[in-house]
Amino acid sequence: MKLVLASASPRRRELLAQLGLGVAGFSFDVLATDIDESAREGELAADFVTRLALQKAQAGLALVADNSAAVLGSDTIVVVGERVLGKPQTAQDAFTMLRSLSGATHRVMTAVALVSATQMLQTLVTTDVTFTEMTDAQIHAYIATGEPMDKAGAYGIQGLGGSFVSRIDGSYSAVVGLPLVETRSLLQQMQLV
Ligand SMILES: Cc1cn([C@H]2C[C@H](O)[C@@H](COP(=O)(O)OP(=O)(O)OP(=O)(O)O)O2)c(=O)[nH]c1=O
Repeated sequence: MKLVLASASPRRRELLAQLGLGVAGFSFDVLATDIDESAREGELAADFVTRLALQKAQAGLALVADNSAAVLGSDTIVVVGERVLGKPQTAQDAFTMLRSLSGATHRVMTAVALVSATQMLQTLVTTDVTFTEMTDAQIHAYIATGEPMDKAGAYGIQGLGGSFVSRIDGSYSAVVGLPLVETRSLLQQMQLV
């Protein structure tokens, strides 16, 4: 069965490639999908992120139009209290997000969906991430690097943002964009690894 990653994220591509270790002939195609990423009225964070991962995978499956393909979609959100933070639209947005993360613990939710013509598998991984206190000057300097702008919650734990993380409780790879252990389990269920 052919594996397709429905993602424009270079981080997800790198993470998925890690799962090929020791798997003869492991390879996958990459395909970007374009879905509406807005939340529905009253939709819970867990339902929202799960739906988006599934929609990305299904949109990918429709695009490949290959009955023998399995398509993987994923979505990551940052949740502060009840508020869902996606990617910042502006630098001001990024500032507001990072201020709300400073000196506090938030949840990062990453959902993964693996779909084929006949099967649909899903997983949701939640990780608690604690930030140290950030000064306004540190936040401005971080935003000026450009790193926050394409990332949920306006930070990248794998980059400069990692210096503000004092504690993580859960899956590091899920925070970066693809939970490796849980994704391997989905791939195993479809005999892809
Ligand atoms: C919290 C956090 C998020 N992120 C990234 C992961 C995701 O790529 C991004 C959240 O946006 P997503 O909408 O989940 O993904 P994407 O638009 O980058 O890629 P695609 O939809 O095509 O698969 O934020 C990090 O890289 N590091 C982090 O520490």
